[in-house]
Amino acid sequence: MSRLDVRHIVVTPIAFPDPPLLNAAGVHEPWALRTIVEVYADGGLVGLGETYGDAAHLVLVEKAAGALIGLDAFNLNDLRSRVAAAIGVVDAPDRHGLTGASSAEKTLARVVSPFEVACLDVQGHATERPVADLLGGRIRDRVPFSAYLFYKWAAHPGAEPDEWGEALDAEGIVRQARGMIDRYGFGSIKLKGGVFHPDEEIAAIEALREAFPEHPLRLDPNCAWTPATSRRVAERTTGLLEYLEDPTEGLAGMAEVARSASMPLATNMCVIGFGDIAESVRRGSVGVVLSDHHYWGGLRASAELAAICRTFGIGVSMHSNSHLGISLAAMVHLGAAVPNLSYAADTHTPWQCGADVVAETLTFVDGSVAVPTGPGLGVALDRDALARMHADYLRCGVTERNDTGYMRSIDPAYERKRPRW
Ligand SMILES: O=C([O-])C(=O)C[C@H](O)[C@@H](O)C(=O)[O-]
Ligand SMILES: [Mg+2]
Repeated sequence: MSRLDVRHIVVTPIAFPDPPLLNAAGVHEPWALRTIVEVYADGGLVGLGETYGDAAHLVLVEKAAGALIGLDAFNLNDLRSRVAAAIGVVDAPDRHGLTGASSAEKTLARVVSPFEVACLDVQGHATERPVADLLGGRIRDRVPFSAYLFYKWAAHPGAEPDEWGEALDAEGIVRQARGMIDRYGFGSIKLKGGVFHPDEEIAAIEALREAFPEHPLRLDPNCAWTPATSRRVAERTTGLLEYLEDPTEGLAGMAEVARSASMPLATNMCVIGFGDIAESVRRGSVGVVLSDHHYWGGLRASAELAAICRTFGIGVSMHSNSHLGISLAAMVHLGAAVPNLSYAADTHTPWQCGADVVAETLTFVDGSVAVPTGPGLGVALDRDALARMHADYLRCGVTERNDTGYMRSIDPAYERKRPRW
């Protein structure tokens, strides 16, 4: 096949309603932001990508898009070089810090990612093969996901309650888990912690264990605890958790906790780029890495990460932030092609409450998504939805994710602390 040049790229920021989910940084704002990338190539082929919608990131994505006209959609190395040259050495941190520290390397990876996914989608359409085949071929036909539970308010202040209702204690969390498992069939459960005193979150884990004796459980306080608190929680949850995610900050702190914890420690906050892996292995900081193609530089980079993890006997799981159907499809193709995806992946899909930019969102059956067999990612844009969500972006007034600022607008005494306990 001759070259397949990129002719035109459309970058569209969008917003969709987000429930008041609580975390260690504050609370989700009423709108979550994303950016949708459409890459048009020779022969009328189009590929889709999805990434963050924060203003500083959007500027870089737009800059990168301008540099990719004329790129051969099969040359993903050239894609990375062009993006690097277009944005320069720049560090565009996110405000919430829930995916760890920022750096120029991570910023570049974040900007490359949606274009890499879109080019793989183009390649898939050109070759009439699913993206999973371009990543080495599927080794599973279904990709398992976990129920991702959040403490939450019933509603944003002044708004109507959302469909998930309130969850501010163990009883509410078990109710939420039941609703999510009834609807999606998830076979494992993650609780987003770092919101209440660790004793309350341990009580929620104990209640989940009682209600769901067979479901593997995870707890993720996003570094809200000191190493000493983390060790105590690890001891009290012995036999309850398949992994404890980011209890404390940094490779040294995690290593200190890992030495006494009976369960593996997992992370999407301290091993967040290839430069972190050697020190993590040397210190024994983590037993599981949550990959995330949105900030590891795309699907191929995430597959490389998984191969490195395999070398060192580190497990692989998958992280998610609020996302829509293009990202879900990308995660499913990656999950299909990564031999050592040892744990069910995270997803925020249930929290979208049905909103999407794709015409048919991939569906969960028994907690898993079937890997699409058609060309590319296997999802198509719903152009009416895209236009509506872009209009929402323009009118919603949110230009970056700021969980702490939003929490402070409701509770002026709220302080963001890491560690808090
Ligand atoms: O696993 C994680 O750390 C996350 O998923 C981070 C997210 O940003 C989550 O805390 C959220 O959506 O509030
Ligand atoms: Mg996490």
